[in-house]
Amino acid sequence: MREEQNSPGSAGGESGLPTANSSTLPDRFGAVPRVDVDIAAMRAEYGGDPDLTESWPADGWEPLLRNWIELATNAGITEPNAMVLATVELTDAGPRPASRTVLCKGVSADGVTFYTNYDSAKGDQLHAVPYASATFAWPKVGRQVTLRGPVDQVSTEVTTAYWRSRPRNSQLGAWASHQSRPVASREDLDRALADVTARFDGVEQIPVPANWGGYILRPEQIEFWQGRRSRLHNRIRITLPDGPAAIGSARIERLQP
Ligand SMILES: Cc1cc2nc3c(=O)[nH]c(=O)nc-3n(C[C@H](O)[C@H](O)[C@H](O)COP(=O)(O)O)c2cc1C
Repeated sequence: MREEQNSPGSAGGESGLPTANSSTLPDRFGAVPRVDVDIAAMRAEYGGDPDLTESWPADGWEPLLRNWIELATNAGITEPNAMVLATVELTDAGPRPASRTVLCKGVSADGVTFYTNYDSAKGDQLHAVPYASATFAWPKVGRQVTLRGPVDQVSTEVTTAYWRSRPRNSQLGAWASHQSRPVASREDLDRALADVTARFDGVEQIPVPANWGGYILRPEQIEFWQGRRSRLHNRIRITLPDGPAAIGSARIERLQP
């Protein structure tokens, strides 16, 4: 048996995450075995639900988004609040998209909130271009929601309240990591964690790092997508000219799939 199969974190199980298949584990030199997988043949057939209609967001996009996050949760999806956040990087060659997954930690009529390192790549990008797009994708329940709009940092009070709810280990990790910067080795990261753990030993309430906090994406436009038979999916787009909470003046349109 390979060492990796017994090492914590690689084989999963206790975490509730899928257990790694031995054929996909790297060998002891780190080479990943080549597996034959017919990617082009992969497809799911959607359908069965009542059709998503223009009336579903009648009370606003927020209750519907909450409802769909709950649906994804009940379907047993891991991290049902995960969303892919796209930002714009201004490079010498011109604007370039950048994306990564973050966890949505708040949904209100004003927008969706996530937390990160303000000095990370996404933090720099949001400083230069304070607009983003966020997509929740739940193929297991045949649904997707995309929100786009301006992004602001949340207040220190909001950040502090969420920080206090985080496990101590996560707080220490945030202190240890200069997110998005290169690091020479895994050992350097482990050493940084050991250093901050020692630094805050005996400190009951670890303070919020100055460069860590929340952002709120205030949607100007939201699209709810529901997979249907024969790829004739339902797409309902909500445009909010008077702000995310002003559903009264929203334009609600059906888009072709
Ligand atoms: C499921 C999942 C959830 C994540 N949640 C967060 C998060 O809430 N905040 C965060 O900063 N990074 C989160 N990450 C890590 C980011 O995807 C990303 O690697 C990190 O934020 C650095 O991104 P950047 O270099 O583009 O700034 C998550 C990754 C995954 C796979």
